[in-house]
Amino acid sequence: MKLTDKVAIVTGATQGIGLACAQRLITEGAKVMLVDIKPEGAGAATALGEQARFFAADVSQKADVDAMVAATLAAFGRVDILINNAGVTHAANFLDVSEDDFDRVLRINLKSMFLCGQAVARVMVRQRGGAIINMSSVNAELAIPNQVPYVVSKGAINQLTKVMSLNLVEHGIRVNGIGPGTILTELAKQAVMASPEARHTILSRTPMGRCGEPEEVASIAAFLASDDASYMTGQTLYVDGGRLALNYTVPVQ
Ligand SMILES: NC(=O)c1ccc[n+]([C@@H]2O[C@H](COP(=O)([O-])OP(=O)(O)OC[C@H]3O[C@@H](n4cnc5c(N)ncnc54)[C@H](O)[C@@H]3O)[C@@H](O)[C@H]2O)c1
Ligand SMILES: O=S(=O)(O)c1ccc(CO)cc1
Repeated sequence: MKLTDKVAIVTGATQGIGLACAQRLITEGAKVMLVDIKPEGAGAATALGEQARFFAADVSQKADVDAMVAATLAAFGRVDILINNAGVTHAANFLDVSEDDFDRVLRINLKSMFLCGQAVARVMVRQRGGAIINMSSVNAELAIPNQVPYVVSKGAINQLTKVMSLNLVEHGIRVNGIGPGTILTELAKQAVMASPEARHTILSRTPMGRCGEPEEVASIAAFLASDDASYMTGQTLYVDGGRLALNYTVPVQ
């Protein structure tokens, strides 16, 4: 086990990629505070056993983030790993995006990572080290129509990862990102798997010919959280079935 006695906070942790990350970190020996805006998510932590706790929070709100960190310190005494995973999608043509929706998506997807990163890094500074992982997307690099604030938020997350890494390196804190391709979760179903045509379009641009599984993202998160990534900071690793390597379509089986 690579994360024995480490303590992690995972946001957006009661389903999808976040839940897979929490499960994998526990498998690697960590204690995990699962954080989600859905209070019914507490069951996910209960199912993971004694190594897991749940805290209900809207990570786009500073007061909730400060309470999340306090609850983690009260439960486990430290924070070694933060996985900034919570995020939402949004579909509308650029001409139809409301100001409120633009602000909401940027607040949830981007500002939350600033708020959680700053609050947790202040703890990590006292501990002389830690690892922060920001969940980006292939859509930091690939713009797709009708995903305006989402695409903007993901591009900004990559820059946030870099600038956080520069300011935190002196404290022994590494900051990296993960850019998943299309991963079979509720968000992807909303965003891209809503129709056979959308699925065909995605698979025609995916050399591996399939969508990814949440566990295939979680394994990269566990790597970046561990000392196996001790010389990595400021990077975003794409986990996309070859999506970004491709600039033409492939036949869909
Ligand atoms: N699924 C994909 O294809 C894919 C691809 C690339 C990137 N991502 C990114 O991975 C992350 C997780 O995606 P997913 O597919 O697992 O999504 P999901 O919708 O299945 O899960 C997201 C979780 O975040 C929680 N959440 C939403 N807003 C929150 C808030 N304000 N505070 C706390 N929790 C909140 C939700 O309740 C939910 O449990 C997101 O950042 C997403 O942008 C997903
Ligand atoms: O349409 S896609 O570019 O494949 C795509 C991939 C991932 C997500 C979620 O970040 C949305 C759209």
